[in-house]
Amino acid sequence: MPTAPPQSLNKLVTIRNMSAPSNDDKHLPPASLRPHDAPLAGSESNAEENLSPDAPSASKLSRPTVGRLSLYYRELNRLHTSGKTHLNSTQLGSLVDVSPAVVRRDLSMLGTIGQRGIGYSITKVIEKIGLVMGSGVHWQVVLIGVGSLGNALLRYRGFEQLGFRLVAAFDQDPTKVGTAIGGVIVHDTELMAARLAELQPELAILAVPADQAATVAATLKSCGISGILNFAPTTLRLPGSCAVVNVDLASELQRLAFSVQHRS
Ligand SMILES: NC(=O)c1ccc[n+]([C@@H]2O[C@H](COP(=O)([O-])OP(=O)(O)OC[C@H]3O[C@@H](n4cnc5c(N)ncnc54)[C@H](O)[C@@H]3O)[C@@H](O)[C@H]2O)c1
Repeated sequence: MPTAPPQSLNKLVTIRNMSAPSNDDKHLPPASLRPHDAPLAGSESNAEENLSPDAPSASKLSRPTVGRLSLYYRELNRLHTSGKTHLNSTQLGSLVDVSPAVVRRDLSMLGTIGQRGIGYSITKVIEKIGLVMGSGVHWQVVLIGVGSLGNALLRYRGFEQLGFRLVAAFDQDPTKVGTAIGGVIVHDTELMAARLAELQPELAILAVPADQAATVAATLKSCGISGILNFAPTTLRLPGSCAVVNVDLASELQRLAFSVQHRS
């Protein structure tokens, strides 16, 4: 069963359980994290740090903003671990290569305003971003396809820190079934529906060959999975209640190569 979130996160859980995107939105993050650019002006004020008691309105966040929040979150956690308590928008901006004005605008959308001369409380901003990004919630994740990529993902310890717990893996290869990788047991894909009904995970990582991806994704959706992180180089069509985010490293490399070739 998914771990019950702390009381303060109930609102987020409500958002998370709301209907998933339509087919047209399948490459976007879940509905709770989707666009509608309506940035508010923000500034580091002289007033006490202003933290809204309400959960941030995730529906107001644009996709680029969500991407930047994720980067802020990573950098702030690193600084927190190193013992730093405050930083200002210029410092945070330089860490993720955006202007201080953009940082202030992004954080003001979470109801967080820095204090002049002191800046932002790192723990409070981490808490706010975690709340809106779902990182404060314990998401249960399964992985399908324990090949080269699946193996590496199962061994990666960084997911847990952000609240994503890999609870089971599945593969159709009998030589892999019953093994444990990174502490996660690999089950037979044949038993996937039964195991998913038991574990009730919300998210799935798909690391099967491209020609298998659609079938496996349809099974995941029929088993109640709300979101799929798809590594297979194919476009999944899942009308209805399952969000899909595609990760294509080859395309990213192409984009990088293009940038390198065309930089002035
Ligand atoms: N997006 C990326 O950046 C990226 C990078 C590397 C690989 N990939 C893609 O990720 C996928 C996995 O890559 P890989 O290198 O790990 O491949 P792989 O061949 O090493 O592993 C695939 C695994 O999936 C299992 N499998 C096949 N059909 C299955 C099914 N129906 N149900 C359950 N398991 C099944 C196989 O037994 C195997 O263990 C591929 O689609 C590949 O193109 C994506």
